[in-house]
Amino acid sequence: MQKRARVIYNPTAGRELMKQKMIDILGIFEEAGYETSAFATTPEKNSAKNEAERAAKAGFDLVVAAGGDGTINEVVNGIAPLKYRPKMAIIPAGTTNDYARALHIPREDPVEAAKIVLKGQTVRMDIGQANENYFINIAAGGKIAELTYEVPSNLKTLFGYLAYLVKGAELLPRVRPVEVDIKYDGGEYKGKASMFFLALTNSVGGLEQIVPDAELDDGKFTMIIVKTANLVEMLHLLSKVLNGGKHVDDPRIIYKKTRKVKVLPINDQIQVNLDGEYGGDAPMTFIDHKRHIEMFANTDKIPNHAIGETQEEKEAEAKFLKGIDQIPDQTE
Ligand SMILES: Nc1ncnc2c1ncn2[C@@H]1O[C@H](COP(=O)(O)OP(=O)(O)OP(=O)(O)O)[C@@H](O)[C@H]1O
Repeated sequence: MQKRARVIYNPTAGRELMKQKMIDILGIFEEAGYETSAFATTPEKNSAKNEAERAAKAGFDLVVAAGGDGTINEVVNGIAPLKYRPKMAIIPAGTTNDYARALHIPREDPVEAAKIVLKGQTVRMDIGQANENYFINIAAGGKIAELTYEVPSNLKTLFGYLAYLVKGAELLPRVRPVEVDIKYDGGEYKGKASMFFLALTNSVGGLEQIVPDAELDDGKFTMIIVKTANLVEMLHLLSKVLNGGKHVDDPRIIYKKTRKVKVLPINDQIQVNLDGEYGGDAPMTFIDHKRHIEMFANTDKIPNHAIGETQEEKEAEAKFLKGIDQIPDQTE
């Protein structure tokens, strides 16, 4: 039977570039052997998510998320809870596109990004779950993470991630730590933290040095808890990051690989940001779903990626998920 692809695109993304190039993009998926149709998202929340879920349930072989981080995150949320999950491809538009960077997908031209499918290379990548929501790049909490909401979007478009850093430095004096209890595999941290984050890829805020050893498919988050909120110490930590990832052993942070994390607020409200958007408040349970979605990527540039899963790995995964509490039911 002919394979089918559904391209879910935000017609306003990338100054309407995505819309203008849609005919060429559809042609590329046809060339790759897919009978291809397109769905333009609407301004309503969950428009991309609902369509991705519908396409997966209708048995599409490939769902393509074409837009900014918000659109891509919604498509992941439409597919991730399902038992049958189509393959995914990403055509980035917008400003940060951290996961496009991690997958080595061209970020300037949507037609070039679509061409990744012609190579036929995929990676089975981990997906994070945070209570009932999913993310594919990063979950972050704490006052510093909250600052990213204050970056005006026109500034984001012009300067990309640099805007985050500039705005971050400007607002840093306002940062105070929150009291938190973070339980992770083999440990617990109870105390003050200015921020924590869980990364699935090594592309965080446009810097590869922050979590230099994060892998797309190892079944683990790379977790960082920043204990200090002192401005001078923070800048010192940042200089260690920029100096080749030397922050990893610094006593002012906790740097761990972990599969499951529980974040409990002690006195403060803690907002959690998922892939750059507000994703709810703690208490929150995070789970890494190992190799959960098969994603088109330029795997020539991704060392040691998983090509398939052995039966043994599948069984181990099923056993792990069975043993976890607080996971919403997987629907058909
Ligand atoms: N047809 C449409 N008309 C107007 N707005 C839309 C439409 N479709 C989606 N949107 C809005 O676009 C937003 C999602 O944008 P998306 O993440 O694709 O791009 P972006 O905001 O430019 O990217 P980034 O977040 O990376 O800067 C949502 O707020 C959604 O409501």
